Amino acid sequence: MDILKKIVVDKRKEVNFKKELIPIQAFEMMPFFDRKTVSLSKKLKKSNTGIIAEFKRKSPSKSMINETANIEDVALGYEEAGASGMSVLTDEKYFGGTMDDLLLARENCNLPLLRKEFIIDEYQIIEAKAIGADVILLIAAILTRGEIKQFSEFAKSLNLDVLLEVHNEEELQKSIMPSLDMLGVNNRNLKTFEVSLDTSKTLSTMIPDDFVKVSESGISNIEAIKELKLYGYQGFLIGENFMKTDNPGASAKDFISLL
Ligand SMILES: O=P(O)(O)OC[C@@H](O)[C@@H](O)c1c[nH]c2ccccc12
Repeated sequence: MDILKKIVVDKRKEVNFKKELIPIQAFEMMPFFDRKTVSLSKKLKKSNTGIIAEFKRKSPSKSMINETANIEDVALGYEEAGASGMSVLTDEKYFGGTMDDLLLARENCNLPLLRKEFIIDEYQIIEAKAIGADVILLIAAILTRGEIKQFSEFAKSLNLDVLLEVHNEEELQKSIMPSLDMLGVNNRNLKTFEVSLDTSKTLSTMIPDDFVKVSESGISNIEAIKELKLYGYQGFLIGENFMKTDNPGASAKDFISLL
């Protein structure tokens, strides 16, 4: 079984377990549930840098990336650096993230926050809203067209932005619909972990212009960004390149100042 399938099997168990424990009504009472969200897609359209900086402790492809980074410092640092948004992994088993990470990021910065999660149930979307997220990620490789429609429309009803992630043409064709705000091309194949920026370049022409284009993963230098901009990308999701350093906020600042 490939890693993506394994993650989804575990995620289903996790969500079913949580549903028994915490009813949806509990989230609607949390302080951030009624918070006015900030639109990442609007921010990206206006920005000429477009960096979405990610907080990621570990990943199945790299195991440990940063064991000591503190989410509060990094959230402050990314905001200081001039990032357009921040992505926070909330999957614990494979990425070492927690829902608390997102809550703490929310308490420490005003950036639009993306909940980086394997969403397979509306329950996780309500949870995202309750912990202070502004954007959810939907991954085409693990969802049917019907689910993408249901989840994205549900997210829009909560005023959340939707970033839909694809890795190939088939996923892209199946996913295009008006309830998405941003189309993200993952340069990393989540099944084999191979990374190639060519994935973004090839798929760019097939993405209709009404979506903000985001290139994700494997970006480690400003030349890559300059090139991807020529293909119409306005958002760049960067994790490891910042997180592998002792001070992710400072690395993001150096990086963005060169753009
Ligand atoms: O650390 P990188 O190579 O800069 O990648 C960041 C981000 O794109 C990556 O973490 C990611 C993209 N799509 C995902 C889906 C699930 C988990 C993680 C991801």
